[in-house]
Amino acid sequence: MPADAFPPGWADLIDAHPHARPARIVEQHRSGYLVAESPDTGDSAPNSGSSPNSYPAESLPEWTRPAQYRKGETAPEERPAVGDWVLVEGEGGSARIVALLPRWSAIKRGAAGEHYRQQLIAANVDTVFVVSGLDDDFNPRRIERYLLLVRGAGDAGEQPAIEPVIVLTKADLAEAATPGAVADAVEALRALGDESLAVCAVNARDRDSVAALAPWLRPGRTAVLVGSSGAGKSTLTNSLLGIERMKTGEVRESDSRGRHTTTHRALIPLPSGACLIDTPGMRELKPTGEEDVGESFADIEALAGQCRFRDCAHAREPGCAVRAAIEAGTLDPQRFANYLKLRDEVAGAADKLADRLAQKSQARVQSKALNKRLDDKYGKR
Ligand SMILES: Nc1nc2c(ncn2[C@@H]2O[C@H](COP(=O)(O)OP(=O)(O)OP(=O)(O)O)[C@@H](O)[C@H]2O)c(=O)[nH]1
Ligand SMILES: [Zn+2]
Repeated sequence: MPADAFPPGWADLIDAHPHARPARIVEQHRSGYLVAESPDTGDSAPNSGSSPNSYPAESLPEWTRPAQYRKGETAPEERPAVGDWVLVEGEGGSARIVALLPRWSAIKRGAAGEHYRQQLIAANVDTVFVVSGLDDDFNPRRIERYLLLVRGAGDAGEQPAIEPVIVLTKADLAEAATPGAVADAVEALRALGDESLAVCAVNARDRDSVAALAPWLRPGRTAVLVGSSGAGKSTLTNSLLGIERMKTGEVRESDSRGRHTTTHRALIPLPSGACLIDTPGMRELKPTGEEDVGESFADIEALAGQCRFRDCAHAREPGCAVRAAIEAGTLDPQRFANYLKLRDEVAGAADKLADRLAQKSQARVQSKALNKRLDDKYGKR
C-alpha cells in the first residue's frame, strides 16, 4: 500500500513504530494470527483458501488473556479480528503484531452467554452478503435482524457505511420445486421498507450465476459472508474462487468426518482482486446495543410519528397510524412484532453496555486513585 493511500488515523501509529509494516489479519487462531501484507493478491492454494503470502504473527499478550470488561483490559471488540490491519515487526517465524490500526468498519454481534460481551465478526468490510437459502432457512424476520446488525456498523465519519446485500441461494432448487418461488421471496424482501436494498437470487454452485455479485467484488473491496449453517457460504466461496466444490456440506470420501462446517473465519483473495471473508454459520444474532432500530425500521417510525398521541404504544389508542397501516394491509404485522422485539433487545443490550462502560471508567478512576495514593505514600515511581 503506498504511503499516501493510508487511511486517516494510521499515520501516528506508523510513525510510532518505524520498524513495523502494515499487514492484514487473514485468519485468527487461538495462539495467534495469520497475516498478509498484500492480502488481495495471488491465487489462493486450492483447499486452503487463505492467502499464499500469509505468515503467522504473534499477538500482543493482552489480546490473548480472557476478555473481561474490568480492570482496563482489552475488550474483545478492541482486539484484532479477521479483516483488521495491524502493524507487524520481525521476519519469518518471529513476526509479531505491535499495534492495531484504526478500522473504518466493523461487524459485531452480542456474544452468546450470560455476561455482556461483544463479538467482532469482521473488520474493514465494504459489503456484507447476508446468505440465505431459499428453503426452510428463508425467513424475512431473520434477515431483518441481520440488517439491523449490519446497518450503522460503518464509521460514523466520512466513510460510507457497510452495504448489505441479500444473497438468496438455492434459487435453482426453489424454482424447480415451486415455480415463482424466487419472485415471491424477492417480493417479501421488498416489504422490508428499503427500496435500495440489493437482493440477488443465485445458484451458489454455478459460477455464471454467482457472477451477479461482481459489482460488490471489485479490486480493493472487502466483502463478508454471513448466514446460517448450510446456507451455502462455502459453496458460494468456491464458485467465486472458480474452484470445484469442496469443503461444502456434502459428505467427503477422503475422511469420515462427514459434513464440513466452516469452523473459523478466513480472509480469502478472489481472482477479481477483492477480498472475501467467510464466517462459520451463526445461530444466534444478539444485538450489541449500539444498533439503530429507527434506521432499519424507518417505515414504522414514520408511521408512529403520525399517531395522535406522541407516546402511543400502538396497542389500543385511538388515532394510531401503526395499527391503521396493519389493518389496511400496508404494514406486515409480523414485521411490526419483530420491530418491537428487536427494539426491546437493543434497549436491553444498550443498558448492559452502559453498565459495562461505567464499570470500566470506574475501574480507571479507581486505578488512578490507587496510583495517586501510592505516589503520595512512596513518591512518584
Ligand atoms: N442446488 C444448490 N445447492 C446449494 C446451493 N447453495 C448451497 N447448496 C448446497 O447446500 C449445502 C450446504 O452448503 P454449504 O456451502 O456447505 O453451506 P455453508 O453456509 O458454508 O455452511 P457452514 O459451513 O456450516 O456455515 C451443500 O450441499 C451445497 O451443495 C445452491 O444455490 N443450489
Ligand atoms: Zn400508534
